Amino acid sequence: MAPQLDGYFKQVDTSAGKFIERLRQAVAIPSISAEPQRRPDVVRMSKFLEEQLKSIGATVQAHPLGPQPGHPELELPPVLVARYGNDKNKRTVLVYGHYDVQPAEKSDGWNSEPFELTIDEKDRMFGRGSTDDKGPVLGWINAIQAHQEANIDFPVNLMMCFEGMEEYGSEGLEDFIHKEAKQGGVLHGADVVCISDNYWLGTEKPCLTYGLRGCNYYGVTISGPGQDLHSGVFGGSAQEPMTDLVRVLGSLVDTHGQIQIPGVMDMVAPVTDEEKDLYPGIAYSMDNLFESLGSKTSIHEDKDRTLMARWRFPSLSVHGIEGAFAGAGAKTVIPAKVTGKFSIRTVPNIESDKLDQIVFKHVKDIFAKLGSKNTLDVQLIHAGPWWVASPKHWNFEAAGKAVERVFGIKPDFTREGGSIPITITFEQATGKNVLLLPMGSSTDAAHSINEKLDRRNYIEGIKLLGAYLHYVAEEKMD
Ligand SMILES: C[C@H](N)C(=O)N[C@@H](Cc1c[nH]cn1)C(=O)O
Ligand SMILES: [Zn+2]
Ligand SMILES: [Zn+2]
Repeated sequence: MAPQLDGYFKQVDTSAGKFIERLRQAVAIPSISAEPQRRPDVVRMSKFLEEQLKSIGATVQAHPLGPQPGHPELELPPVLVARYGNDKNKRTVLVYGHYDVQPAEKSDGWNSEPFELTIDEKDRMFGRGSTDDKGPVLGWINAIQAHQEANIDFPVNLMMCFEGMEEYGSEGLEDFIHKEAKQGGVLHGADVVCISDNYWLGTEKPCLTYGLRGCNYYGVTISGPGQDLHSGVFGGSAQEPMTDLVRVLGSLVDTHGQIQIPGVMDMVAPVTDEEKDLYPGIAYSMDNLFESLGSKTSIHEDKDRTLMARWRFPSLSVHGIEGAFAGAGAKTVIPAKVTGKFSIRTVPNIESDKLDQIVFKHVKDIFAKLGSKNTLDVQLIHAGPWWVASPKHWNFEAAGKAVERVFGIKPDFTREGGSIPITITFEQATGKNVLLLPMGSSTDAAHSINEKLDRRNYIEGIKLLGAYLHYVAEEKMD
């Protein structure tokens, strides 16, 4: 089956240096979507991608998405829609990825410059965006190029949709996809959808992913004094926003990860016996977790409960406080206005709007009990839905065969604790099966310091993406 794959794999190995150079150029662009001052870099990244796509003969359109909601002065970066091949006798695969990245500063604790791809003696390629999601996005381009260089017919028509706001909740993309997936739209006509933007559970066994948690992200602002104050002069006589905020934030979740907001857990679908039986068969251990954590500070003691906590239950994380003193040294300021940021990862059957109401009520109730004269405001910053699909589809079968061909092992079927807000939109707007096909591994530290992609995962991942397309071309439709 898929006889041309050996030639394709050989070509990927031959072109590996060139593909790594392409990743180096992409990582060098600090396309941080969450920081308004970096917006020109996000746009620069879209232009880089456009050039790369054109250089392999794809047709590319950059679609503007208008101003960013809540920031009328800031244009959203464009969504790139590219096409390679237009053969009526071939299947059409729609792939999605994102070219924006999480913030990163060397001073956060990186061992190397975050926007310089740095390869160590173990062939780990460090750099912001290497695994999330520039490596996988370039993977599709590299797969096309390797086919051309090896003179192998590309097996499908590839439709590519790359956005620049995923790390900020995919602002503006949902409406675009709904509109363009319709007859006559630029995203119309896909047979299946594939997203490469998550990670293996461990470091050795690939997986196919059929579920994601959602993410509702909140800000709680507490203000009081007209400006920051000297704590020696005003400490003890002014009510302090930070003192109130840490109490509010401290009320949200306990040390064991249990969300303390009344009503949240009541919305979670009960775990069935059939579901429970899935966990023991998954290749994962507490040592995998400890390796990814870089410590043994797990909440749970066993693997099944740990996986359920990641895939099956909601979690609440406190991310930071805007306006608070966070530097080195011992500044003695009383901050006048502080905004605490936290998010809840959601699962079936949590309703996003209902969750917001419960969260707002809890935060206001706790603040009211403090009896503070300060002022509180709580807002939803962005929300993305959870998604769970059936992996019993020829799209997953094609991917399973590709994994076996490249890695010589059958994949695990997993869910992901992270969120890709636009996944469910692709499913609903196209009416087609959506598969998540990860390239990176559990130790890649996406969103963290020292994010990396192993050379092996990148190069074998390019083989995997190409092989998947060959098996899609061969699969019988359901
Ligand atoms: C899994 C994916 N690579 C990812 O990192 N997604 C982000 C999406 C997000 C949601 N709100 C803000 N960003 C994530 O899971 O944090
Ligand atoms: Zn991410
Ligand atoms: Zn991502």
